[in-house]
Amino acid sequence: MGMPARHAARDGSTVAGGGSTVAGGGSAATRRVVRRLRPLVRPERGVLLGAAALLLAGTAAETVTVWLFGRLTDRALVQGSPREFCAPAAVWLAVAIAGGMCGYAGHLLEARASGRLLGRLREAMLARLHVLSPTFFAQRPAGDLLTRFGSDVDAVDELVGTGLVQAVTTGCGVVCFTTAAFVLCWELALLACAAAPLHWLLTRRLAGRVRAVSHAERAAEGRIAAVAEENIAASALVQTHGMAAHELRRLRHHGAAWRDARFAAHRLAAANAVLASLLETVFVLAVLGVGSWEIATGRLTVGGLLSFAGFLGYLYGPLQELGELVVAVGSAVAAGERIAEVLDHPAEVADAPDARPLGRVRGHLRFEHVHLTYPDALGPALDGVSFALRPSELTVLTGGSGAGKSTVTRLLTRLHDPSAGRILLDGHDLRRVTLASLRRAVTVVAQDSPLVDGTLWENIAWGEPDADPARVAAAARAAGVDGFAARLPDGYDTPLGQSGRRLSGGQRRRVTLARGLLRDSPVLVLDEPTAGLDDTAAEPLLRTLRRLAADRTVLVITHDLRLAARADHLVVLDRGRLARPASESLFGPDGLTITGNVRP
Ligand SMILES: Nc1ncnc2c1ncn2[C@@H]1O[C@H](COP(=O)(O)OP(=O)(O)OP(=O)(O)O)[C@@H](O)[C@H]1O
Repeated sequence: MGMPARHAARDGSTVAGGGSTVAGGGSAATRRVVRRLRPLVRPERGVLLGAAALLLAGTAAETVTVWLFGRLTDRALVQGSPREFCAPAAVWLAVAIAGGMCGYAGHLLEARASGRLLGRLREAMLARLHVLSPTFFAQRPAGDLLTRFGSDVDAVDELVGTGLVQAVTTGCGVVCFTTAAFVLCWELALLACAAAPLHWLLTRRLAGRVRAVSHAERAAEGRIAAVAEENIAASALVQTHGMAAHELRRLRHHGAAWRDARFAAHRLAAANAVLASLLETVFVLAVLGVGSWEIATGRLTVGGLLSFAGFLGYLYGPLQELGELVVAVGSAVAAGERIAEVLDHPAEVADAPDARPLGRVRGHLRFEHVHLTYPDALGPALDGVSFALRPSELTVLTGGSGAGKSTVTRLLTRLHDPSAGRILLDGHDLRRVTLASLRRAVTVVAQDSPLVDGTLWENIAWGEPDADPARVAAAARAAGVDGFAARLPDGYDTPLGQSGRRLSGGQRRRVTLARGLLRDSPVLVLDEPTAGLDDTAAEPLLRTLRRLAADRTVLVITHDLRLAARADHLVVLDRGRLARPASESLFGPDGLTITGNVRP
């Protein structure tokens, strides 16, 4: 939970990002979004075309029914002849049934394509998130990313899944009804069509404004979701620190921005609808006036004029719908840009073209003059660090807060690459091996490893869902999970709740340790494994670590001197550089190798 100023700056960056794209030309943005999303829509092309064809058949049937209405009026109603009623009425009903069935099938196909597209968009986003670095996540509130998954994906789906088909059928409907109107009375049709350019001007004016407003609305929605997400995660903290009023103010602040943007969007849409409807009334009155004159001169029948009025209803309806579609396009383009920002965000690390999988890993690790400066950081997190880790050795990496210890673990699994220098595993530069094989060889049990919403057993087996149950049980025993598992209501089958809320901090840490041990990788890295454990609880864990170190490379990051005393090798960092321990005598037995400011 942050101070308002910090949030303002961070939130501002999101808006600025959105703002800069808003500033780009509207049609250019639409083209960019269409180009980006086209591969995801392509598999649905056939189904969408089928839906459009069926909906068009429905529109054609409607055109025929309007024409039949005119015939019925002239033959049965005006002449008062019930015998003339039955035949056209039966045809009308048959056409209406056929048209209705086409419309029904078309909408079903449309819904099917839309559902699949929605799934594909979400999967593409999640797949992209899986390759993005911690820096990406550090720069964006989780709530904002969640909004991109939810309402942004919905807006794009609404446009592509239903809007595209609607655009085709509406466009064809306009052509159909215009042709029918010209066949019926070309003079009146010409007059009626004068409304089209005015509609077009109205729609064009609307389009640019809607996109800008939608961007602001979606960015505000993201910030609201971020506040909600932070408040849910830190509900106890908000209560105990008396921050409820402050958090409500934050929500109200973002809510006001969202309300303003939403109100502006509604105002635009409503003004457009009213103007379009007024335009329609003026033209209908003009058509009826001229139509009555045409009837008086005998060039048109009453039925013909009624049919014409019917066509106008069908013609102006789609013209209005095109205006509504413009609103949907503006909103979808704004949402599409936010989705594309995730899909196109470059991955900080990726497999090199010539990357090879690691074979059997022995576990010789070597940092050679490694530097790392995080994006936007003022100074390096690691500054020319060199040390070596060997198999069958337990190495302790220690140092003050912010010294660069966790950065070392991120480099080992290539969440980042060094800005300079290199890291070798069994002589292979990590940048030359495949990410998958490296991440199989190196397991990091981070201090804040999250638990998933599942049972205790599922959480331990999370990294190895097909693991032999005997191995899962052994990992649980080795990590000391056994002790508290027996006291849970359903033992290993007890659901832990979201983020493992049912467990204490120390118990959660043991579950993540068991999960790490189960992977049985040749390099094991543990971040503060004994944090929060008293001597009695820490002792079995220390014995386990020593046992594990017998046949693999173990690196333990800790401030805990109990661990340093059991280590074979000590690496000390201070503000990103290797340093001498403050008091070497503290660190245990004879034979302890210390990598301080001496290069290995
Ligand atoms: N994603 C990031 N972006 C920018 N700077 C970062 C990032 N992560 C860490 N840093 C900075 O890099 C430095 C080293 O951080 P690191 O997390 O490696 O320290 P640490 O030794 O693990 O600290 P601690 O013991 O407090 O966990 C710190 O100054 C930190 O502010």
